[in-house]
Amino acid sequence: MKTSFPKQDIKVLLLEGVSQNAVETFRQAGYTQIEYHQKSLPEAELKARVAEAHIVGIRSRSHLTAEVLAEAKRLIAIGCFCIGTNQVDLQTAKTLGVPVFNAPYSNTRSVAELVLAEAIMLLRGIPQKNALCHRGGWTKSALGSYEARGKTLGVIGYGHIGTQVGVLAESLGMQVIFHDIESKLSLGNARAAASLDDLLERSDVVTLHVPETPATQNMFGATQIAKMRKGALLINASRGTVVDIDALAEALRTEHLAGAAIDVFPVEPKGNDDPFVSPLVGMDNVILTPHIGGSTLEAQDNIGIEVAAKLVRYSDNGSTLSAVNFPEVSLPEHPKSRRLLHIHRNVPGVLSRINELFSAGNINIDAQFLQTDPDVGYVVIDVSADEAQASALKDQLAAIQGTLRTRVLY
Ligand SMILES: NC(=O)c1ccc[n+]([C@@H]2O[C@H](COP(=O)([O-])OP(=O)(O)OC[C@H]3O[C@@H](n4cnc5c(N)ncnc54)[C@H](O)[C@@H]3O)[C@@H](O)[C@H]2O)c1
Ligand SMILES: O=C(O)CC[C@@H](O)C(=O)O
Repeated sequence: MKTSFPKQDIKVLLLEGVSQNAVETFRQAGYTQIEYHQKSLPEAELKARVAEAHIVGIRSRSHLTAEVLAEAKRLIAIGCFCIGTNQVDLQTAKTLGVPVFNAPYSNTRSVAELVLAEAIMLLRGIPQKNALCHRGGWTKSALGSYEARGKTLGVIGYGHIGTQVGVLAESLGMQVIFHDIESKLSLGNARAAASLDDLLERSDVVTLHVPETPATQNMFGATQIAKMRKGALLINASRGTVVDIDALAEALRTEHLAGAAIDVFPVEPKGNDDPFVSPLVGMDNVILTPHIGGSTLEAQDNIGIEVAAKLVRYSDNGSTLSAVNFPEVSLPEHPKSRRLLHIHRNVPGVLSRINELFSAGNINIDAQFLQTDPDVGYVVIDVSADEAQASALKDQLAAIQGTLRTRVLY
């Protein structure tokens, strides 16, 4: 069915080398204008490219701030081809009428496997032994080397990744305790710690799996590190802003902690050719990885399909199911109707003005869907109308005060 806005005109901007599966998913759905970049873009270029785009796909390095989003006059939707969505100003995107989608589970297992491997490596003192061997040294000794079996793993943030780490760790005979701000169902024999301090005092290995939020910024600093057992190990594959990296470096220098594995950093290089700078560089007892917790081919391939499919579904059908910042509506197909989308500020009177418009025009509504949150309302209206009528209705809807975005679908 033709509309006022042909699919071939929709510009898709994909950054940071998202999986080719994403490109393929868009192509198979009939999208032809796909601009693909291997890296993130410098801010000025990002603004210029985003200004042209209808759909933008990023990973963790591109920051879609309020300033960048202010340029995005044509933007329909954003896809984060990862779990974290902290790099997008979600509230601003919402108030611009732009839903944001992510892949909440596609790399969960990859992160959990890496964390478990790191726990074993750290418990055996492998990072420092490996470094010494590379320098021509030899320390055949059991000193400071331990089995994972019987040790206590403290998981902070017992969500998708934290629970997976716990399940894997139990299979090695570790005892799992966790701390979360929400009440959580324990998997296996894992038990909630009485408090964060309790977890820190009891754990041989502490692993962080919280999202980046105002509450988790620097939540793990000198105070928390001091409460960890002497000789304990810290793993962070969550977000770099969660751990005070200088405090961690100091605890490693003074040997309060025996080692650490860090995948995420407060400041990360923009691309693979940029230098990496950290106070942890050169410490043999630290495993440093370049934010690759979720970077397996399996995970990236699945993420490519999952997020692109969500973007296509929203663009083609209007469904916002699983959007992270937006009222969620799961919509049926609309083979015999034209579908009008209306996103508005959630203020009194908008809905009645929308309905007045249809009754005044004597236009039959085949189906209507509505979902709201305190800021935004999302109304989907299926109508029996021809192309010209649908286009006129879209213009009339756009003129209603409080309107953020309108569209007619295929
Ligand atoms: N290193 C990587 O490549 C990589 C890959 C995927 C995800 N991540 C990061 O890992 C984070 C966690 O992912 P997930 O899928 O497990 O998320 P999730 O939302 O399933 O779990 C996060 C858990 O943290 C808890 N939490 C939030 N604030 C907390 C606080 N202040 N103290 C204690 N617990 C708190 C939540 O209640 C939730 O249970 C993501 O937000 C992302 O930033 C990193
Ligand atoms: O792929 C990325 O850039 C981010 C990976 C990870 O941190 C996530 O949030 O899923």
